[in-house]
Amino acid sequence: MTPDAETGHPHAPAAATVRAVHDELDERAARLDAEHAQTDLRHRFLLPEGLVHLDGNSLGALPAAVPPVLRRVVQEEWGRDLIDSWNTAGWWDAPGRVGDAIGAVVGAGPGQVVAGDTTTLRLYQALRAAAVLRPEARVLVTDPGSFPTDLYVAHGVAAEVGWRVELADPDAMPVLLADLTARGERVAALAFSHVDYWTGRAWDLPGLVRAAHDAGALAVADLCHSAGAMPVGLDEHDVDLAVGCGYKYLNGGPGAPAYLYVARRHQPQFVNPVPGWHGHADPFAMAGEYAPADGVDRARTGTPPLLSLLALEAALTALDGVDADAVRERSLSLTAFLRECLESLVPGVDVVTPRDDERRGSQLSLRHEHAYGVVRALAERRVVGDFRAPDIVRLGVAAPYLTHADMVTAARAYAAVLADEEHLDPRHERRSTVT
Ligand SMILES: Cc1ncc(COP(=O)(O)O)c(C=O)c1O
Ligand SMILES: Nc1c(O)cccc1C(=O)C[C@H](N)C(=O)O
Repeated sequence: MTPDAETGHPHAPAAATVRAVHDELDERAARLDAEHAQTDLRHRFLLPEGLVHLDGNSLGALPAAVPPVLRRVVQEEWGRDLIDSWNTAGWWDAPGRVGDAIGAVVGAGPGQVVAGDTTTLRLYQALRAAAVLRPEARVLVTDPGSFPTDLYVAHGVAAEVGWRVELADPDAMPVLLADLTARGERVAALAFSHVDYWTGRAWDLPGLVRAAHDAGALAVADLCHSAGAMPVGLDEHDVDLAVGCGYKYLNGGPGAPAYLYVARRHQPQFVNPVPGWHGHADPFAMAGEYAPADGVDRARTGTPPLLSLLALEAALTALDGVDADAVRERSLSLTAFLRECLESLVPGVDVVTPRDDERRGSQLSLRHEHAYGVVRALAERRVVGDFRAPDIVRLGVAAPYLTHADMVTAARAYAAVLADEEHLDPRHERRSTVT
C-alpha cells in the first residue's frame, strides 16, 4: 500500500485508490444490473425507499399483490359473504390450490403439495409418516447443524417411534448410510435441509436422495432456505417427502403457512399422525371414525389460517413468469458480487458461505466477533441482515427484489460500520429477543 496523499497514513491505501475501487464497483453494479434487467422484479414488491433488505431468508418483503387481495378477502369474502365463501371463494380448496402453486416453484407436479400449518408440524407429519413407510427401520440420519426446530422434531419423533438418531454433516451422509447398510442396519429416513440456515451452504440434494434410496431409506428435505431462491426439482430428483415455510423466499408474510410435499407414489400409504377433519374423506359427514381423503389432502389437519393462506397465494404471483433457474442465475450473480464487494472494501472479511456456486444458497454468512453489534449498526445504516449466534452476520439475498447496486451499498455500509467502530457502540449490546 502507498501512503495516503491526504492523510499521510503509511498503511492506508491512497484516497484516490479507494475512490477508484468504489467507482469500479459502481460501474460493475450498473453493468450487471443492466445485464440482469429481465429478472429485476423490484416493482412487484413494496419496500421502504432506501432500505436494503438482506433478511428475506427470515421474512420476505411484501409483494404489491398482497394488500389488494387481503382487502378484498376481508371486505367481500369475510365481511360480506361470510360462510358462503368456503364454497364461493374457494376457501375449502385453498390448501391444495396454494400447495400446487408452491409445487410449481419447487418442481412438484399438481396434487402433491398441501399448504397450511407450520414447518415444525409439517416435519413432524413427514417423519412420522416415514416411520410408517419404513416399519422395519430403526435409524434416522440427520444433520446436527439443522435448524433447531428440525432437530427437536427429529429427536421427538425418534423417541416416539423407537429410532436411534445418527448425526452427520450432509456431505458425510452417503458414507454413513453405506456403513450402516453394510452393518445390516435399516435406515428409515435421511432428513436434511437443502440449504443450511447458518452457513448458507447448499447441499447436494440429488446425491442425498440417491444415497438414501440406495440404503432403502426415504429422503426428507426441508426447503425453507431454497424454495423460491433456487430450483429444487422435487419430482425430478425423486424426493420422497419435503417441507418448507411460506414466509422467506416465497414472501407469504409473517407466520405464513408452511407446506408438505408427499410424492404421489407414497400418498396411498401416507398416514397422517395428526388426522384432522379437513383431511377426512368426507368431512361434512361428521363421521365419528377417521377415513383419510385421497391424495395429498389426507395430510390436511384442521381449519387453515385463511387470511394467511390467501396472502401467500397472492404473494406467489410475484414470482409469475420467472422460473427458478432465472431466479437462481440472478441470485448467484448477486451473492458472488456481494462477496467481491466485501472482499474489496473490508480487509480480512471472513465469509463462511462457500465461494463455489454449486455449494452456495442465496445468502452470505460473515463471521465476526461482534456480529450482533455489526448487525445492529448496519440496520442503523438501513442495511438489514440478521445475527445468528454465536458470531454470524447473515445477509440474505432475495434475488427478485435486490440489485447489484444494493450489494455495493451493503458492502459499503459494512466497511463503514467496521471502520468507524459503530459495532462497538454500547447501544448495540445484545438485548432484543428476536435477532
Ligand atoms: C430450516 C428451517 N426449518 C424450520 C424453520 C421454522 O419452522 P416454523 O415455520 O415451524 O417456525 C425455519 C425458520 O424459522 C428454518 O429456517
Ligand atoms: N420464523 C421466524 C420467526 O418466527 C421469528 C423470527 C425469525 C424467524 C425465522 O424464520 C428465522 C429463520 N428460520 C432462520 O433461518 O434463522
